Amino acid sequence: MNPDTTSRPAVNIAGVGAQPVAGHQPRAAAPVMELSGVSVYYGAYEAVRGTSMPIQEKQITAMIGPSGCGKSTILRSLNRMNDLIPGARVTGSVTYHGQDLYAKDVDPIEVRRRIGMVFQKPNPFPKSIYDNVAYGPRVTGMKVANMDDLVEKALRDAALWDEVKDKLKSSGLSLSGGQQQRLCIARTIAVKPEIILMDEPCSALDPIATAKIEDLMFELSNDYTIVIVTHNMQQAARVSHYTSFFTAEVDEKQERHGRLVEFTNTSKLFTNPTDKRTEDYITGRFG
Ligand SMILES: Nc1ncnc2c1ncn2[C@@H]1O[C@H](COP(=O)(O)OP(=O)(O)OP(=O)(O)O)[C@@H](O)[C@H]1O
Repeated sequence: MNPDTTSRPAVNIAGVGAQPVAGHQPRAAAPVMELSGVSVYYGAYEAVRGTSMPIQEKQITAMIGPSGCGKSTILRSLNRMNDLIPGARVTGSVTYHGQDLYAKDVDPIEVRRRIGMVFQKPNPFPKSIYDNVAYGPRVTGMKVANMDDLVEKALRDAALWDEVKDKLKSSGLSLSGGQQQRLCIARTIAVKPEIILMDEPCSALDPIATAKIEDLMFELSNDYTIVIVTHNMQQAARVSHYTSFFTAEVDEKQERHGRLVEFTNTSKLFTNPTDKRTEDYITGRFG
């Protein structure tokens, strides 16, 4: 176990509390993905404009900001999930290990295997716990020497094994919400992704289940790069190494466009933000 997991950082949103401490200290890392001038359109509507930021390897990057500022839209652009939305279009550049993720010869299915996603509402398949985890390796035709071992490892890595090892044939839907979300994380891990995207993974969970997922995220960041969208600033401050703050600007036609305001390490963003809009948001004066 990483010793850091036992000492979760204190959360002190700037202006609240005494000690200006937030976020995990970033480890030395290199960007595994880069967004440069990324805009995402739904039809003619430009939902988010001009987003540039790195995603650092084996670090947790949080995206925060008011509702509708485009956090989920940008998250989906990182593994081409927007391709599945009719009319959605991405401009600018998203690279993964220096390669254009949207190049013609890139297979979006392979992109989503390497860059997995966990959704807001736990969504296990109506199958057994075992089959939920084995599903991805089976359908992607992964060469698996021993499926039982792979299932056990994924469930262990998702901190669920001890709770389900005696009922692997039970339905995934019979688990609690928090267990279902960890099952979804196990399902994602099973296909051996490099990056895990999480879209408000705790918003349907109670505080105890949330704390378990937060601890798990930090543990997983030893092996995986994680990007999380969260409405919860305290959560971003607790779990992440880097944070990006988005806002929605209203143009002359009264249309709202999401914009990245500030990206920096979490400690700095929550204690010494550069932009006044970030400060107003994290101190509760806006949003
Ligand atoms: N499938 C879609 N079709 C059309 N417009 C969409 C679609 N998804 C999102 N939008 C619009 O894009 C903008 C950004 O939405 P998005 O869901 O990315 O924001 P968000 O910051 O994640 O919001 P929230 O915090 O409320 O989930 C919003 O104006 C939204 O209405």
